[in-house]
Amino acid sequence: MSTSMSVSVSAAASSSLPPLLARRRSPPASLVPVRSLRSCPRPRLLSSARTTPVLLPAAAMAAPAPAASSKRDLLIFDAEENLAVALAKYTADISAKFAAERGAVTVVLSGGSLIYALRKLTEAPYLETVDWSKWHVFWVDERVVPKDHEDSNYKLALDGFLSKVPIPAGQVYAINDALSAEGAAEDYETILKQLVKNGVLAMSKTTGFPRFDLQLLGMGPDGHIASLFPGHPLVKENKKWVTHILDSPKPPPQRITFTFPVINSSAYVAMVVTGAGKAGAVQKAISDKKTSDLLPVEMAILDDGEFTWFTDKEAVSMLQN
Ligand SMILES: O=C(O)[C@H](O)[C@@H](O)[C@H](O)[C@H](O)COP(=O)(O)O
Repeated sequence: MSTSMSVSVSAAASSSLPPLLARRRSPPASLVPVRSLRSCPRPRLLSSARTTPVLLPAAAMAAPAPAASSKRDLLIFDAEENLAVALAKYTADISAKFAAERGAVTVVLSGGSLIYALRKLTEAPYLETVDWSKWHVFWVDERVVPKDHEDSNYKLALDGFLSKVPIPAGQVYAINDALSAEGAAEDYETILKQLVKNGVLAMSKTTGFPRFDLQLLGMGPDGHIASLFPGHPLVKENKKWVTHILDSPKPPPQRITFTFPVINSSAYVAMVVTGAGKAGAVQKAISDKKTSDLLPVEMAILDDGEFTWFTDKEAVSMLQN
């Protein structure tokens, strides 16, 4: 059992590309995790070098239920541009790992600002170097609207990302927009089960839920992730893989969403959060003082995976130290 969190503060894009995939075995000198969460309940700045990523042992992620072997990292970027560069490399590295290991890469997208943050993947070198033919793309949540509607997360991703990279169309899993919210959720879960059967989608050996290779997620200012909102009963759903909501506090009201067991069975989750409007939720999520009113983002605790915050200075402006 181990849960650790490291913090990397990065000023320049060139120094903001921690080789996350290699870190477990051979951490680079500038990114050596200092100590585990349990042995160091308070964050402490070890170095203030401006252009070299530095690590702080973090109080963050005093997880309510520590996972079997999960890791958490907090990356803080001076500028959103640097975040986008690092996010592209992180995604490309994970893509290469699973393309080699499994022959398929299952990638989950949210809506919102995440899609803009992925823009560097559509440029050199990644446009050429990523094996896009291995990608299978899913949505952690989708609004129940026609696919060409301005509110559609599919349309957002298509316009800003998917239309610019050569992923086979049959490997992009949009919802069936002819169905009701309930029907679309059931249909999406059926598709996932079929992909498990044919080996595209992995299953977690421990949770009994599908194990996506990478979930690229955003968080709302209220701490919601996917369409799992604070105080909503759906946050407790622990049987379904995909469920529906008819009363989303964020419009539009009808959506489908992955459930927490699916999110938490992932191998890698990137939580991409920028801007001062989210500083309160980030502060609560990363605080070691846990209260019973957990935000949805605080319930994202991977069973056996790596959870990485990609943030900017504004988003962490309420953190102490
Ligand atoms: O369909 C949705 O509403 C999104 O998937 C949603 O969960 C989003 O990811 C967050 O609200 C963050 O959005 P922003 O990054 O735009 O704030």
